[in-house]
Amino acid sequence: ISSTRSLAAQQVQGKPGLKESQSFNSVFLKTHKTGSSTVQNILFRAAERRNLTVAFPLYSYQFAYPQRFSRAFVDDLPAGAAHFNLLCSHMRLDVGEAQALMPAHSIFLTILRHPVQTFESVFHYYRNMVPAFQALSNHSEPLLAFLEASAEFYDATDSSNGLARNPMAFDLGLNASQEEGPSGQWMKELERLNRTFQLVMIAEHFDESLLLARELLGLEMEELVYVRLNVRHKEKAAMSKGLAQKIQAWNWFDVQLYRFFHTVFWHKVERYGYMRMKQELDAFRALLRETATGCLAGDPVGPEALTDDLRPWQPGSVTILGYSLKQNLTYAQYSSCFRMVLPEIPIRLIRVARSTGLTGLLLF
Ligand SMILES: Nc1ncnc2c1ncn2[C@@H]1O[C@H](COP(=O)(O)OS(=O)(=O)O)[C@@H](OP(=O)(O)O)[C@H]1O
Repeated sequence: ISSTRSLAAQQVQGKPGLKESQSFNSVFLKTHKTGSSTVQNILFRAAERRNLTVAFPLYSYQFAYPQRFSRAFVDDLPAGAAHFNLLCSHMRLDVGEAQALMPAHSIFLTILRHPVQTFESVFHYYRNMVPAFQALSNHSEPLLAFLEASAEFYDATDSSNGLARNPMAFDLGLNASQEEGPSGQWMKELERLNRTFQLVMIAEHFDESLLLARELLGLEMEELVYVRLNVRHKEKAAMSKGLAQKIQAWNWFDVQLYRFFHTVFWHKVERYGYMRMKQELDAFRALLRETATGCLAGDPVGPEALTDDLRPWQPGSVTILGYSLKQNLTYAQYSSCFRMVLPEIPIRLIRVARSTGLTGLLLF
């Protein structure tokens, strides 16, 4: 921890720094199990580079989830800062509260992933935590068992079950526990969200999404480099069609949400220009390969092979992989590679940073 602290301090003192005009104000609604930690990590690094002020949760790493977001859940504005620039930790969205906290015209972003993959990931990650899933933790086919008898396990009135049905819609503040009603009802909600969010990224088109975000936030391509964070070790082969259908039927609102914003996304790509997108993708993917070769010791590995700083939090029900860095990196290389592989929840670092007054020097 102390080496991290001094690294951050040295970087702040020694880095070239970007002009004030290159700052941005943004709300990134961090949906669960959609690749959102990878996006958040990119935003944290961009914010640090520009010396921007991040709105951190008062306690823990999320904003009193699953309660609806409130300004009361945010830690104080640091002395000397005029306003927050970035809000990007897990929350259940309340648009009005987020707008009231952030400067006018802040850019709203979020990310959606295919509902089948999202729910599968949510289910296994939160199997021991979400009440609706807990009774199934020792079952041999827990996901199938849940979907076949959901009424037995799912209590819609318990907000701790928010992730147990339509988790993306829940995070976006929609009423996600209900049965599917007439399309007129939920279409209004989706259109309202479409007016709030300048960009809804799609995890299956992650690189294209980042290029669109780059334009909105005024980032440089070099700032988009990433490695996939929070990857789950998967033992089983592809899931059956039947199970995928059951997941979609249960998560009907997430299916509509994803379909709607998938279409919106491709309209945005069209407006951006297919040729331009293709050329930039080629350059970006070359940069990603170069970065991985330059930083990483190898493929993602289990927690036992990682140092404390770089070990992602383990939920117990599944193994979450992380990255070891190459040996013999220069100081500058280490500094940027370290930030790119740092997991979402190094709560220790937040606490140390706060207790030593170094919040402005540390990302987390
Ligand atoms: N770049 C990119 N593109 C597509 N998918 C990605 C990416 N980065 C991470 N992932 C996958 O997203 C899952 C983790 O999501 P989150 O980081 O949102 O999880 S969390 O809610 O913050 O715990 C986790 O999914 P599963 O492995 O299926 O569990 C990651 O593998």
